[in-house]
Amino acid sequence: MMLSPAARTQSPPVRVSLNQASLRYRDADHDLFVDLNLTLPAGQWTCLLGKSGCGKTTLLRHLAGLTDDVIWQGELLTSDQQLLDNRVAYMAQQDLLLPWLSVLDNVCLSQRLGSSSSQPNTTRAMALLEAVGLAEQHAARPDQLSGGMRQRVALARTLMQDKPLVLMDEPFSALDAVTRHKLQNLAAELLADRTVLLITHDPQEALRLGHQIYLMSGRPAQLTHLDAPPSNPPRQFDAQMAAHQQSIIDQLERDYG
Ligand SMILES: Nc1ncnc2c1ncn2[C@@H]1O[C@H](COP(=O)(O)OP(=O)(O)OP(=O)(O)O)[C@@H](O)[C@H]1O
Repeated sequence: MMLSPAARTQSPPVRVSLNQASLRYRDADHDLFVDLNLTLPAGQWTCLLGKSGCGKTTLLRHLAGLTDDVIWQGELLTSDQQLLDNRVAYMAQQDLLLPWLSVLDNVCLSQRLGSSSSQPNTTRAMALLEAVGLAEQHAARPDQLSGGMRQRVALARTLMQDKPLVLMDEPFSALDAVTRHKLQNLAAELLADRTVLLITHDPQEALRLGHQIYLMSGRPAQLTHLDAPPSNPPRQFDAQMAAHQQSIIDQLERDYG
C-alpha cells in the first residue's frame, strides 16, 4: 500500500517562536537557559544538537507542555495565535509504549484517546507498520520486541498522528544504519508539511534532515545557528556534507572543554 502524508484535517503549518525564554528546574541551583530565542519555521524541520545534559530534552518537553517542575519566563507564540495544546505530537527518548496493548493498538493509541469519535484508521496504521518493517509483529506486545523495534513502533505512532507540531527526541538512535536511513526518508516524506523539532546527537542526521540546525551549548545554554545545506531534505550524504559534518563536530567538541 502507498503511504501518503496524513490527510490534513487541521489548520495550515504553524510557526512556533520562543522569545526571551528562561527556565530553571525548581530543585536546581542554576538556570538551564536564559533569554533563549528560537523560531521553528512553519512546515520545516529544525534539528537540535548539543552535549548530553545541556537542556535539549527539557526544551522539547517544555514546548510539549510537559514541564510542571520548572520556573519559566518568556513568550511562546504561534503564527495562528492559537495555543499549542492538543496540536503536538511528541516522541520521547523512551518509547512510552503501553505494555498491555498490541503493537497495532499502540500505533492507534492517540486516535483512541483523542476527542474524535471516529474509529482509528487501522489500514493506515498497518501501512505505517509495514513501512517501518513491523507488519508481521502487529499483534505482538512491546516486551516481545527489541529496543530498535520498539523505537520503530514509537515512530509509527508519531507518524500516525495528524498534528501540526511534531517534537522528536533522538527518534532514530536505536536503529542500525540502513534502517535509520530508510526511516529518516520515510519521516521526511510523511512530515514534509509539518513543523518539526528533532533532537539528535548525530551531525550527519541533522545535515540530512534539517532545514535549519542549531547547536545548544554552555550553562546557561545558548543556541548557535549552524549553516544547513541549501537543498531540500532529506539530503544524500556527499563530500560537501562530510566537510560540513566535520565542522559541526569541531564546534560540538568546543563544548566538551
Ligand atoms: N526533572 C528534573 N529535575 C531537575 N533537573 C532535571 C530534571 N530533568 C532534567 N534535569 C537536569 O537538567 C539538565 C538538562 O537535562 P536534559 O534532559 O534536558 O538534557 P539533554 O540535553 O536532553 O541531555 P541528553 O542529550 O543526555 O538527553 C541536566 O543537568 C539534568 O540533570
